[in-house]
Amino acid sequence: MPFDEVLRQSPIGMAVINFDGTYEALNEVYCNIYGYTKAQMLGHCFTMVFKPEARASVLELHQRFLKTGGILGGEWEVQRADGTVLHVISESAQVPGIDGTMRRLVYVTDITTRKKIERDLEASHLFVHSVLDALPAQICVLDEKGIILSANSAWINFLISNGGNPEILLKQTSYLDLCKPDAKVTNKGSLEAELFYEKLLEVLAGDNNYFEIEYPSHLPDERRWFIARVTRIPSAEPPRIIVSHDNVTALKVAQVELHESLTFTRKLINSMQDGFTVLERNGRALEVNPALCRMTGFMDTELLRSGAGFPYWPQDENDQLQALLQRVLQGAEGEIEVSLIRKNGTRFPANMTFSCVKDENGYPINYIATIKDITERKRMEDDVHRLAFYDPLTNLPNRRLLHDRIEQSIAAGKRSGNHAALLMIDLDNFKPLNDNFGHDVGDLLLIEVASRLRSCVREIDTVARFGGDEFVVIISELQSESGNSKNQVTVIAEKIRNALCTPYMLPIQYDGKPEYIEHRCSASIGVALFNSHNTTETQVMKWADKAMYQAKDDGRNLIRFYVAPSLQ
Ligand SMILES: Nc1nc2c(ncn2[C@@H]2O[C@H](COP(=O)(O)OP(=O)(O)OP(=O)(O)O)[C@@H](O)[C@H]2O)c(=O)[nH]1
Repeated sequence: MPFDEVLRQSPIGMAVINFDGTYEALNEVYCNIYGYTKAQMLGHCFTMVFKPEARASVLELHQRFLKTGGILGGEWEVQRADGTVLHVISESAQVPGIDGTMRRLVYVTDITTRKKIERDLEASHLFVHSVLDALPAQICVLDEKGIILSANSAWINFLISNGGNPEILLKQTSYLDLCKPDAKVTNKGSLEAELFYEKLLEVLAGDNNYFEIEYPSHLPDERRWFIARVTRIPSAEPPRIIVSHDNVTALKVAQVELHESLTFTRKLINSMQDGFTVLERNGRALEVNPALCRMTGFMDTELLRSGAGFPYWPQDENDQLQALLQRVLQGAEGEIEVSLIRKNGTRFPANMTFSCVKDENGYPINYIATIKDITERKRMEDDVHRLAFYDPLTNLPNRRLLHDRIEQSIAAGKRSGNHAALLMIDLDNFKPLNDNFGHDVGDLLLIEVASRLRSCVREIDTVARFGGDEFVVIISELQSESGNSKNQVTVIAEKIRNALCTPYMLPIQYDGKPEYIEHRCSASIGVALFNSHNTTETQVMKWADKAMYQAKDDGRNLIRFYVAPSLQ
């Protein structure tokens, strides 16, 4: 085939260039690569497709090639007619011209697209590597045999910090050699190391695509934990295995600290004397302590049952509980004294304190309640109250409470306009009983007198022990008219006098044996009838006392009235 025809039909760009560099012949493909017409190229120097600064050197290469032979080819960065840059690959051969001098036949292929792909690929590799290098996890990529193909900076640094040599990356090193249970770089000899090795073999063999394992890797002066994750990328051809190690020491330490703190908190809660519970807003208890179970009689499983809420709270006071919880949700501290109900139905007084736990956004999520059994405190309060206001022998109100009751009676009279009466009652000849049979027997008589006095009056009336063998009775709500009220009191006073005259059977010990003595006694009763006008407590007491002494003076076992001057 004539040379011109070869040029014409060639699928690759071809040109013939003489010694001084001018194109002697070229084909269409060649012209198209550079974006010129044949006419624009023929007779011109081939350096026209190079950047100006490269032209002299490429001409020199061309001429040296024609003079001395050798190889002239490779990849070039050149310019199209429109100034755009393109990459070509060329090969050259010497061919003789008609005049016998040598020409250069050059074959050119446009590789711009391939170059771009190569560049993009390189950029993508670089990107992937820089991402991997930026990750704190230690990552390396293995082939199916376990050979380390690449590793990120964290992995290399870890290798170095554990005494390894990063050059192993260049030496087709098998990861299996590094992580053998007895290898230096791993947590040598540990159970986790053996497990890791076994599992890695499975992934390399394609029997498993993923596993992760947490393992300790302590240094002499530092405790460390890692998580190893091994992933086989099945879509990769040939398959690749990614091994990553994450230092999870901080997390682990936090977990350990959290666990210790929770254990401590639980111990604290469990050792509390007071009941303690944490509830969700829907009423489900999340925590209850043994003290709460002890005081309520419910088992923890019963209290923790979904929706159980506060089963020891009295049903009829549920509204109060709901209102309290509502206040607590709004940020108030809620404290309440309530009579709680044990599982067996019995009650006990408790002091409950409520507060609520909020999440990081300030939204209330849980209630916390502490429950204090205040039975003992209440009993002590009652005792203190009793000691302060009641006579310990007869359980009757003492002088202090009597004082209040007289005040109340005067106030009630002011409101109603009714009369009231104060009876001062002193036993006659009490002393001889004490003297003959002892104080204990005298006490028995006083107790019996108290009981008889109580049985003579209504609930609303007061019977008090004034001291020694002296008692006071306040009769309230008599009629407003003084004559009528005097009649009413007379009946009651008479009833009292009779009751106290009735013989007493007092148990005594005689020669170590229980016996009874019959004792007869009487009482002198002074009555002060009063209404609210110009009356004070002291006055009323004085009047009754006076009347009582009158009764004594008149011979005992008598009732005498003191009529207030305002009523005379
Ligand atoms: N057993 C006993 N005796 C008491 C108690 N408090 C006071 N007494 C005694 O009660 C007696 C009261 O004395 P008086 O009221 O003067 O004696 P009385 O024999 O009743 O004489 P008249 O009142 O004049 O009839 C005294 O002997 C006190 O020691 C007590 O709590 N228990």
